[in-house]
Amino acid sequence: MKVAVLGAAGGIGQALSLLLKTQLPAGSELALYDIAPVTPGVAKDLSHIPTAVAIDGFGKDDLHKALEGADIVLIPAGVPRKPGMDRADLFNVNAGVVKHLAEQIADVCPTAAVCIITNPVNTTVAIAAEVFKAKGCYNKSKLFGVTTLDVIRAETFIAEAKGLNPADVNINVIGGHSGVTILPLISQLGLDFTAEEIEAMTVRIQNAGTEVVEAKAGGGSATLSMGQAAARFCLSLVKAMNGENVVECAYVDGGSDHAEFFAQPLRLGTNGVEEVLGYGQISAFEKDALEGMLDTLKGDIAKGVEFVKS
Ligand SMILES: NC(=O)C1=CN([C@@H]2O[C@H](COP(=O)(O)OP(=O)(O)OC[C@H]3O[C@@H](n4cnc5c(N)ncnc54)[C@H](O)[C@@H]3O)[C@@H](O)[C@H]2O)C=CC1
Ligand SMILES: O=C([O-])CC(=O)C(=O)O
Repeated sequence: MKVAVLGAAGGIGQALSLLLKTQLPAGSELALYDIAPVTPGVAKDLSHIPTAVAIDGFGKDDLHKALEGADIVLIPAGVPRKPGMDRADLFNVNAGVVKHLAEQIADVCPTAAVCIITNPVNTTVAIAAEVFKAKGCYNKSKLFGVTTLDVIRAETFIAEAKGLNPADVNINVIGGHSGVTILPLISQLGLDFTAEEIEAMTVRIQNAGTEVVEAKAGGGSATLSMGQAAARFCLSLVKAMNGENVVECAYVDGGSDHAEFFAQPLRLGTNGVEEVLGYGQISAFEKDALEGMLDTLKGDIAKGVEFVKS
């Protein structure tokens, strides 16, 4: 299995590449690509870790070499937020970055599974889909917006609040990946939360990205927890593509009645999404939150479609 990381020299890219170098199955190949001149050095550095994962670094002019034969492409390339910015404020730079990278993927490894981390995810996934449609290689079962950070945050915060082991908290987070579009289905856990506590916990999970942006005080957004989240998603996908059944939430074109792209639990398999799973019973509070997010989510998606079509 070959995994390519585009944006590999950045804060997320380096953390993610380290986790993959140490956790991908023996015999895997890891290709690191970034426009930053340090990239071959990042790969050289990681290559000294004694695991049976081959690693190579590719500089700005060698994107095609990085992508050749890739089974999975992870994209954390682009600019992060600073305090006072919204994820949507990243659109001007990151839309073009994702469009360009998707075009190259379509040309070099059109059957790869593509996992987009670059914000605004609600929009950048729609951009990649439109590029793939225009290039005639769109496979909706193999395009993912990575929302795993919302899931691991929900696991962490809920476990902390209830004195549980986070490994025992398994929660679905549905919708999208920004503000009100992030909806953790806390009611399904059957834990002893009051309505006020559920509301406060939901808001905390929705604003957790901003919590990190503010704490980093101009030095970027979540990188280490995102590296862990993306590694979890990638390793689940590798397992699935190797024949195991795995369930993860991600933002996909999954035939949702709510919006063209929607984050929900998915059964992953050899061909990417094998089955879009229902998200089950939700509470009245969650129903209202779901209704309330849809205009924002649909607007974010339309912006991506428009960007490629115009
Ligand atoms: N999906 C999610 O849950 C999360 C998404 N993010 C997003 O991930 C993105 C990356 O964040 P960080 O790693 O913190 O940023 P960073 O600035 O540390 O790293 C970004 C890297 O992308 C590279 N890059 C820029 N344009 C490129 C191109 N055309 N091709 C290849 N590489 C390119 C840069 O050289 C840099 O090394 C941001 O858009 C951020 O908002 C961040 C956290 C969570
Ligand atoms: O908040 C940001 O800009 C980065 C991000 O998506 C997150 O941490 O969830």
